[in-house]
Amino acid sequence: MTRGFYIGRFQPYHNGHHRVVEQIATEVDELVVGIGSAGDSHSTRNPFTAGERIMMITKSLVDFDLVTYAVPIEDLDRNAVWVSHVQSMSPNFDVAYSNNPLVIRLFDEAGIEVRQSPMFERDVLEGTEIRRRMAEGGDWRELVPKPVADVIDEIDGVDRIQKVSDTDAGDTPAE
Ligand SMILES: Nc1ncnc2c1ncn2[C@@H]1O[C@H](COP(=O)(O)OP(=O)(O)OP(=O)(O)O)[C@@H](O)[C@H]1O
Ligand SMILES: NC(=O)c1ccc[n+]([C@@H]2O[C@H](COP(=O)(O)O)[C@@H](O)[C@H]2O)c1
Repeated sequence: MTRGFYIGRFQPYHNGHHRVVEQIATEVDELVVGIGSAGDSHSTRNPFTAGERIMMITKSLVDFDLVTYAVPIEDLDRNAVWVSHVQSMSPNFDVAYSNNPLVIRLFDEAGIEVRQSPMFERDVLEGTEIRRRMAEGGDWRELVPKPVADVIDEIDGVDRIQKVSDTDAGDTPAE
């Protein structure tokens, strides 16, 4: 039995993440999806709460023949103990999945195997691009699994992003 751990902010969970999980499902029996920066929400870069991201991910992952657990992981000021923090919040796992250089480094130093995945259609399958389209009233639905679009509708997420990016204007560059 192999259990994997896939970490990301998933703001929102999109078709690029879904392709990665499709690949991971061929390699492991169970998958923990770590919802990073779990305490952040209602900002331009992190509009959705951990609970909202749990809904997006749980409803999308029914597509796969895979036991999955969505686990919120809050950020810490101390990178050196972040892997222990992750392990304290997650079911045990054998292999971690990430393309983030800091995450790869931290798992590597802790002696945990990390696998990277190819980037799928990165010109459009990128959280930053999807949030930009939402903020500007553009087309974004085809870039996320249908259950994610349904959750974003249910929570009036586009309106939130538009309001938050108005508030942020002048403070931080649109991301
Ligand atoms: N299109 C994609 N194909 C494959 N992997 C992806 C893709 N987009 C993101 N990932 C990977 O998924 C993990 C989680 O990504 P993350 O939640 O930061 O999404 P993102 O699209 O990079 O978002 P943002 O633009 O908000 O930073 C990272 O390891 C990232 O490299
Ligand atoms: N010290 C820390 O809290 C720490 C260290 C490394 C990664 N992380 C988090 O892990 C997640 C990595 O996800 P991304 O690959 O989507 O950036 C982010 O939420 C990031 O904040 C946190």
